[in-house]
This record gives sequence, C-alpha cells and structure tokens, in this order.
Amino acid sequence: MDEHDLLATARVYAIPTVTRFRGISIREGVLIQGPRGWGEFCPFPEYDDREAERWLATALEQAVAGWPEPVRDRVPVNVTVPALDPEHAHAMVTGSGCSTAKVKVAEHADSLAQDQARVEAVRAALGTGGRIRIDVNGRWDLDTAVQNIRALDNAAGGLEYVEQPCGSLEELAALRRRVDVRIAADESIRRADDPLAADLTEAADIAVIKCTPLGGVRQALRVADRTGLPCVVSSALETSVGLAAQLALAGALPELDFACGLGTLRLLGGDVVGPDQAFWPVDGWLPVPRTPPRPDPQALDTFSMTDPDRTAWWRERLARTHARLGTSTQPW
Ligand SMILES: O=C(O)CCC(=O)c1ccccc1C(=O)O
Ligand SMILES: [Mg+2]
Repeated sequence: MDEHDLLATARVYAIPTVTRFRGISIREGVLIQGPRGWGEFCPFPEYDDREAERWLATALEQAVAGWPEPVRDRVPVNVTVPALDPEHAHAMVTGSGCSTAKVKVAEHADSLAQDQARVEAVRAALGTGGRIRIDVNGRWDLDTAVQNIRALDNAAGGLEYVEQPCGSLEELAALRRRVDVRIAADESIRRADDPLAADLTEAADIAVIKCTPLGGVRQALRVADRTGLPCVVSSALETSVGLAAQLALAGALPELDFACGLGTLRLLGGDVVGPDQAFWPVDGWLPVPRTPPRPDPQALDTFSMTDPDRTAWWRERLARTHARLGTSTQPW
C-alpha cells in the first residue's frame, strides 16, 4: 500500500477506557483499510518511531496480506482485572464468565496490601477451581519480587504464574531460582531490540506473545517458536479490529495450553465495530476470525478523534512510520 492510499483510508479514533489502565484513560489509534480489510495501528504515544514500525507491520499484514491458517476455531480467555478495589474486582470476575483471571498489581509503590485484598477477592469470585495470574509490568526489584510473590501466592491460594515481575532478563533469571511460582516474560520479549534474539531459557517458564507490537501474526509465530516456551497470547488494548489479529495468532499457534489475555474489550468504553462482530467473550471463549471485522460507520463517527492536533499527530506518525518501513512490500 503506498502512502497516499494508507492516509486516504486512515481513521483516527479515541475511546475512553472504563477504568484507568497502565496510565491510559483514553485509548487512541488509527484504523487503515486495505484490500484484505481493516487493520489497526495503535502504538502507545510514548513509543518511538522505531518501535512503532512493528505495530504498523501488523496493521499492514492484516489489511494487505491476510493471516496464516488457524488450527483451532476458538480460544479460552482470562478476565483482566485492573487495579480496582476488592468489591469491583470481585464483581468484574463474577460477571466475566471466565475461570482464569489476570490481576494487575504493583500499580504504585506500597500497593502490596491493596494487591493482596484484590487477589483475595478474585479468588473468592473464582472459587477453588479458577486460576489467578498476576502482572507486575516489571515494577519490582529482585528482593521485593521474592517477598511480594510469596505474599500474593498465599493471598491467591496459589498463583498460576507471575508476569514480568522485574524489568530485566537477569533479574528474572535470579528470581526464578528463588521462588517456586512460574515466571512469564512480556516486556522482555515485545520491547526487546530484537525479539527473535531474546534468550529466555534461564529467565522464564512462559512467554507472553502479542502480535500487535511484534510485527504481525507470522512474525509472532516465529518469536513464539524461538522462545521454546509455552505461550500466552495477550492484548495491547486494541479495538475489535486489532484484537482480530491477536485471535488469528492464538488460533494459529501449534500449541495453546493457557487462557489468552484477549478479553480486554470490556476495559474500553466502546468499540469501532457493531455488537455482532465485536470480540466479547462468551463463557470465557472467543472465536478465531478468518478475516478482520469491518468497522461500523456510526461507531467510527462516535469514536472519531475530535482534537485536530491529535489527529494530525497520528496521521504524521503513521506517515513517518510507513516511510521507515520503506520499500519492503512485505514487512511481515
Ligand atoms: O493480558 C491481559 O489480560 C490484558 C492485556 C494487558 O495486560 C496489557 C494491555 C496493554 C498493554 C500492556 C498489557 C500487559 O500485559 O502488560
Ligand atoms: Mg504484561
């Protein structure tokens, strides 16, 4: 797709989040349309153009090339619980229909008591048969991680795993020798200079794989294979258009032993597709699509970015990132 076609179809959106999530209260991005349908370009605002390139490759794969064949037609998902108070966390899990919950912790320093109360409430909502995983987004140092994982493993009555407890691979490897709970790597993979080269053998038991920041379904399958670990596919807080690519990845992975973190539409206060095409989990499952969903014109209008400066910022970012991808016609 040349730059003219790309910008001619581009629709900048802004959707409020239901609760603040990783500092985000408005999710912004751009939808583009190609011969295969719509794709979504939504790198977080603070990410630089180099990192944004991979996000654009994902959108172009979806809009221009299409995805590889899936090996399953539906995937189990977790409910994602933001840093809510215990009552709201309990209600969210009960209403989700999911038997696995991913709980965000460590949203601020000294949050351990709140994190424990949230995790206890989630266990009460799931019952003994449910699974609880926590996501730290790399916020703990090694000693804090050792202490807090023990405390939260107790509060949860057993954790399925802990996602990115510390920032670096070295810390994750050292931590892994000191705790029994399994460790999953997220940022260590998707934010690595070269995700294909990330060596997780000492550092993690599980790989969190997201095609949106990795450059598409095909590239994410390569990264997943290279890790040699069981994988969890997880969202980057996309609309249903971008979630479709993540579901195509979850559908195409040779093995899928864990619930995916793709039930995140409920964190957004709206969507760009109509309710019949939206990826709302039913009884904890989502379908694997063969083609991207089509945005609903009315929903696109509702969530169209109204700030002209932000619209220009996104369009310029899209054009710059496209120029960086260069003449490679198949970046994926
Ligand atoms: O995995 C999930 O359940 C939801 C996705 C999620 O937590 C997330 C969403 C946007 C950006 C980062 C993250 C993350 O996993 O750290
Ligand atoms: Mg994570």
